[in-house]
Order: sequence, then structure tokens, then C-alpha cells
Amino acid sequence: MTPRWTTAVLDTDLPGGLAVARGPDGFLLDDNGPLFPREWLKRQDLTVLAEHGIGHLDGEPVYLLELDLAAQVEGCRWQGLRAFMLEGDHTLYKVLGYAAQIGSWAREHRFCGSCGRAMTQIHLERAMYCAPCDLRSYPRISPSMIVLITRGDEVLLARSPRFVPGVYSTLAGFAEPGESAEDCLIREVREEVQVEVRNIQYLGSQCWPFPHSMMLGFHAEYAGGEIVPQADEIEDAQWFNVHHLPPLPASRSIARYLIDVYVARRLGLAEPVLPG
Ligand SMILES: NC(=O)c1ccc[n+]([C@@H]2O[C@H](COP(=O)([O-])OP(=O)(O)OC[C@H]3O[C@@H](n4cnc5c(N)ncnc54)[C@H](O)[C@@H]3O)[C@@H](O)[C@H]2O)c1
Ligand SMILES: [Mg+2]
Ligand SMILES: [Zn+2]
Repeated sequence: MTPRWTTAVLDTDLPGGLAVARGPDGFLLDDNGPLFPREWLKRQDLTVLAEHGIGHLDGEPVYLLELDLAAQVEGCRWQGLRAFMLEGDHTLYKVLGYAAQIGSWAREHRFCGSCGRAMTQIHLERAMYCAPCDLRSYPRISPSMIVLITRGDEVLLARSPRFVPGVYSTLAGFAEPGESAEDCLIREVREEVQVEVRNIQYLGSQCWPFPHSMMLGFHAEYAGGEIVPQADEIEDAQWFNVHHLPPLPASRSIARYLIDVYVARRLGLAEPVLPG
């Protein structure tokens, strides 16, 4: 089956297509959603920092207008990416997640990180270029490990002070230079709860565009230690029985998938599918 959405670097000199506008408050939206005829959108009073051709949705070229300010457009409002993740068409969320990552990269790479001069877009390549330094800057992706630790019928879940009240999730953390995925996982688990793990199994990955994580999801068995939550980062961490789970993360997140897979295996239910 042909996918509905494919990314591509499109020529911004060509006319036509659809476009999304992204500003400090998220994406512009009207009753038809966040995709507008591009020529119409460009006639609105918007301060465009950068324009990028980002791909094809149902065969139509899609462009991104990255804005400096959130303008008022009649009949339209602004909505953050998280709201698109939580509900609505998943393919549309994928388009917007990609647009958000390209938008923040374009915004943050207007100037060369080495010499400070203005950079230019390389034609038909997703890279910004500084000629004097011969430096290319590509979109930033941050590998992050996420792990469900289990002990028989129990799963180790924690909450960060940033979470919605009551919600508990799996442990996660960013890879540091010099680490393998497994090194990072073991370090993060030690830092966040002072627990040791074994039998690390990779389950799958997910793009998490908040702002640019690539989540690598694992299952690990408990190997030892008493839970000691990391000050400031972890508000609470506990073992929960699979029959008595607390409120869990959003159903489209890989955190939720890791929990649902284990619960399904434990209870002999059908396994869930990881949303891409
Ligand atoms: N998709 C999911 O289900 C899911 C669930 C949980 C966490 N996450 C994501 O996983 C990522 C990591 O989780 P965390 O917040 O617990 O990370 P973490 O445990 O590494 O702690 C966050 C800290 O890491 C540092 N940091 C921030 N950005 C960084 C980067 N790009 N590289 C290295 N260090 C960085 C900062 O000091 C920040 O305070 C976040 O993007 C988070 O949103 C996704
Ligand atoms: Mg963490
Ligand atoms: Zn330079």
C-alpha cells in the first residue's frame, strides 16, 4: 500500500501545493484543518522566517511557512502540536510533527554555528550551508532511550513533576556522547531510580517531535536495588501490579505501547501495534 505521507525536499520556487503555517503558538488551523492552499496562505499578512517544501500528502505537495510571530488570520486559530498528537488523524499529526522539526531546525540554523554568518538553504537538500566554513547543518535528532522495567506481575513506573497529575510512565532519557543505547539505558535507570536491570530487549522506535527526540523503546527485567527517586527529576516511582495500574500516558506514545505490550503478554491478550 502506498503511504499517504512521504517526506521530500521540494523546490520552493515552484508555485501551488498546500502549506501549513507554524508560529510560536503552534499551527494555524481553520474548520478544514491546518492545511491551506499555499498561494492563499502566502497572501496573508504573515512574517515568514523560512519556507521549506516538506513532502507529499495524498499526492499533493506540502510546504511549511515558519513564522516569526503568531498573526491573526480571519476565521483561523492556533493549535499546538501536542493537541494534534492526542486526537485526530494520525497521518496529519505525522505531517505536522515533521513540519515542526523542520521549522525549529530552520529557525535555529539561520546563522552558522562556527562563524556566525548567515547560512543559505542548499537546493533540494535538507541542509543549511555556510560557504566560508564549508559547513552543512542538518536537522537535529536526539536519540532517547525509553524502558519498561518489570518484575513478574509488577512494572516500574515513575512520574516527573511535568506530567499531568496522577499519570505514571516508563523511564526515559537522552543518549550522551560516547554511549551505546544500552549504556544510556542502564545509566538513566541508575540515575532516575537507582535500580539495576538485565535482559534488555529492543521493542521498537518512534519519532517524538517534542522537540526532536527519536525514542528507542526497550523492555528490561529488574535485577536489583531499592527504588530511590532522583531529586527534582522524579517526583515518585513505584512498582505497580499489572492488574492495578495508575493513569497511563497517551495511547499514541511509545511509553504506553511498552506498557500495553507487557500487560497483553502477561494477561494473554492480543498485542497492540506501535503507532509509527
Ligand atoms: N514518546 C514517549 O512515550 C515519551 C515518554 C517519555 C519521555 N519522552 C521523551 O523522551 C525524551 C527524554 O526524556 P526525559 O525528559 O526524561 O530526559 P532526561 O531524563 O535525559 O532528562 C531531561 C534533561 O536532559 C537534558 N536534555 C534536554 N535535551 C537534551 C538533549 N537533546 N540531549 C541531551 N540532554 C538533553 C536536560 O538537562 C533535561 O532537563 C524527552 O524528549 C521526552 O519528551 C517520550
Ligand atoms: Mg528522564
Ligand atoms: Zn560559517
